[in-house]
Amino acid sequence: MRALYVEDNPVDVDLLQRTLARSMPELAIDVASSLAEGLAAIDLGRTYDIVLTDLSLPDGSGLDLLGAIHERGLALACVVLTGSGDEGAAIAALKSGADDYLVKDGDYLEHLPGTLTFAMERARAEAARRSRPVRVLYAEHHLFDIDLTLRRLAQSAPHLRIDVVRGPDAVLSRLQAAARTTPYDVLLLDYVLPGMNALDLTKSLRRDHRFDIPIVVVTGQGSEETAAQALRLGVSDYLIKHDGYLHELPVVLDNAFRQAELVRERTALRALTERLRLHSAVIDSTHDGVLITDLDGRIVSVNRAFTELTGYTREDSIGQNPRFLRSGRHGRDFYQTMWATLTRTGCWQGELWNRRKNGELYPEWLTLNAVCDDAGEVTNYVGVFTDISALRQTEARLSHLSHYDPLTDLPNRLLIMSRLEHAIEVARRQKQGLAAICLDLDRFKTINDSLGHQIGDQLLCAVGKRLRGHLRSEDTLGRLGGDEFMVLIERIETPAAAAVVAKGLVDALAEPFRLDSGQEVFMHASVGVSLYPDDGEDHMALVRNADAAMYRAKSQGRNTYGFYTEDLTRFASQRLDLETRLRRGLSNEEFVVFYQPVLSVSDGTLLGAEALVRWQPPGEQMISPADFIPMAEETGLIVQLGEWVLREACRQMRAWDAQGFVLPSVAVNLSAEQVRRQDVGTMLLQVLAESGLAAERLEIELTESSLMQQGEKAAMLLDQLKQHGVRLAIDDFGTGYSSLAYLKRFSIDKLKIDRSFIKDLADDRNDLAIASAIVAMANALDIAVQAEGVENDAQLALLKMIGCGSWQGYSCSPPVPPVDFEQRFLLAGFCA
Ligand SMILES: Nc1nc2c(ncn2[C@@H]2O[C@H](COP(=O)(O)O[C@H]3[C@@H](O)[C@H](n4cnc5c(=O)[nH]c(N)nc54)O[C@@H]3COP(=O)(O)O)[C@@H](O)[C@H]2O)c(=O)[nH]1
Repeated sequence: MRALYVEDNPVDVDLLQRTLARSMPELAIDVASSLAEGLAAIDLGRTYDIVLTDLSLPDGSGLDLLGAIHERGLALACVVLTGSGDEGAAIAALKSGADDYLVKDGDYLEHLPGTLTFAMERARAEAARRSRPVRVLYAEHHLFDIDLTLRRLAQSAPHLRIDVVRGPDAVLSRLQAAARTTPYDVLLLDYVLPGMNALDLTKSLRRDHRFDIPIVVVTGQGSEETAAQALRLGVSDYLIKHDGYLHELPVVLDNAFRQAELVRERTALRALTERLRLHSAVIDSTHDGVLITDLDGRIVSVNRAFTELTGYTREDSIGQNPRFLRSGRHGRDFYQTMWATLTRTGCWQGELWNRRKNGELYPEWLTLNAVCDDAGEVTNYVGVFTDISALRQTEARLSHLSHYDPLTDLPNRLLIMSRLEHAIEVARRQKQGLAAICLDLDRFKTINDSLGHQIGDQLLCAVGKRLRGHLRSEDTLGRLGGDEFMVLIERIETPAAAAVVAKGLVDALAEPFRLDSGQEVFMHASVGVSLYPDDGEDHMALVRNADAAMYRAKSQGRNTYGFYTEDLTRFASQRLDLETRLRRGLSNEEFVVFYQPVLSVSDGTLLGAEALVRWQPPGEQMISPADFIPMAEETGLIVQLGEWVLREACRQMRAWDAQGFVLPSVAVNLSAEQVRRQDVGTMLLQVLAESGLAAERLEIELTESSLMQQGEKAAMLLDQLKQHGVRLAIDDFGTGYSSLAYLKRFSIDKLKIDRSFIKDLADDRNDLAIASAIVAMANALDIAVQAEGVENDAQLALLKMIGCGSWQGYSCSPPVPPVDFEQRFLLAGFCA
């Protein structure tokens, strides 16, 4: 489409071009800055759809341009722009054939696209109308006049289709019949008709029969008074049959017809404007946000609610694509599906998140509809949305209320059961354990009855808070009701770990609760633990059994915890007791290191010693490491303990060095947990540096399983130690995975054949075969071999026979305190 804009003010030109580039990009605009340029552009032959002209031009008026356009019979729309206060001139322009006008003030540019579209439609309609014939009903009694008129009109106005009747009755019946099919456009009446003159007939048609058809009256002799009377009665025009009146008749008929059309159009326009005003008032008064886009998705209109809900003004929004509201919460697919549905079905409905101007995200319920014109072509899209954030908040509040205990704000029974069910599902898939723990306050009823329910409620909240503080964030704590709480611990590896949590909960309540009144109240609890999968495989069974365990704990004296099985309860309490004592033992320095000699198989010379820890609680029997090392590993205390043993062994070696004793090396055990939990390499090298013991005199013993469990971490550690000269031995060789691959991968110095193969070496051919194979393999790989647990000479003789290098065992000595070791093996230069 192409427009010609005639305007001498460059600022107005710029503003208009920008506005139309945004809102009607399909419209190309030529600019002329004077009347002369405008006329030249029209005469140049370029086809325009619309002309916009300022009324006041430097070399004339916009009206002159309109005149020229009409003279040339050009079928194009004309819109006149005037300065404010010039509305009178604008109306004159309309009378001269302009299709519309705009007064240049305020937000006139906003109305420009609508005005242009309307003017072009009007011009098109006008052109279409001109192309159809005008239907005239002609009433004349005299045949001569009829003949003359018809002949003349056929020549000068062929577009007039004329039907002739002879009298008033025929006029009425024809008009009535045509009203049902194709109504006449103009009624032409001769003044003198049989039985009634044209004025009386007009009066009757208008008043009695409500015909609003334009009426033209021709008369032989008329006076001004008759003409005035005719016009008062509703005659559209009045023509005296002077010479040549038949030349004027076509114009008069055309004018009467067009006048009537104009009146009809104006009336329709007024009705339409009123309807639009009503629609716009309705849209503006609704609480739903409304936006209208063109087919390219550009916003062309928004209502007041839109600006209130989004925070964007009309100016911010018009011309934008609605994507400027996007929240970022939906992916491309979401919007693609939305548009695909809208274009396919003409509508889309759904919930989506948008962002307000202040950055806040909000959910809305959006309905999108395609709007079609009379021909069924989509012209626009309309979006109507409701802000549903309040609804969502209410839903969230309701959901919270149905899943959380209103007093303590902890998960309620419903939520705990659902989490327990889900946790069991996860544990089943991942082959893990979990613990369900029931906690019931002891004698809470007494407290409630004596101090009142309000204090009881306060205490329940305080208990909930305190318990929560003793749990990890990933553990679930909930209130089942009354004074009963429930805890859910996932990924529990051992019953002992569950016992730690259960005891922690009991201990958490050891401190009294201080009431607002300052009074202190002691609250204790009985706790029951059930474990998945041993005590139940579904949530009902687990809760039932945890409850049973809790009641048994209550019956056994309250303020304690119990497992569903009594064995487990006993076991767990022993373990917990051991852990407490172990911690105390470490801080009280209750540990000592014993040494067991390592000897050469071939000549019995002393090659070194293995350092083995012992626990000597004051006044009690010495405790074997087999009884406390696993607990130290479980609790992580092994890190502290292992470091202490190493430090002590290195210190002892240096002390013996200082005394002039020669003990070539010392072996120290390293647990897999140490490798897992700490940077053992750095610690080892630091201890060596502090003690001054040469790295080559330290042998580190790692079991096969430690090596396999810690994988790459162990490999890195061994490489690091190897680089510094520390020697490495594989302990308990033959009992674990025994992969030849790791013998090759790690630079192992020694294999220690496990005691279980040595024990029956003399009687069991298989053990002998295994021991021989280990020795042969180690020899081939240039790795030393040491036998553990040698208790008699027969074993020693066989070890010699198969070529084993060194040994340790009761046959020589059990591990002994350093003083004994010194006296028996160092002082006199021992040789077995
Ligand atoms: N991570 C650490 N582990 C340690 C440490 N100290 C000991 N341990 C490990 O504890 C397990 C039991 O040790 P222990 O009770 O000291 O038993 C050792 C010897 O007493 C025993 N032994 C030695 N000779 C004989 C024998 O002829 N017969 C027999 N029945 N037992 C004998 O063998 C144990 C030596 O074990 P090993 O380490 O495999 O060489 C044990 O697994 C220790 O490793 C420590 O400080 N850290």
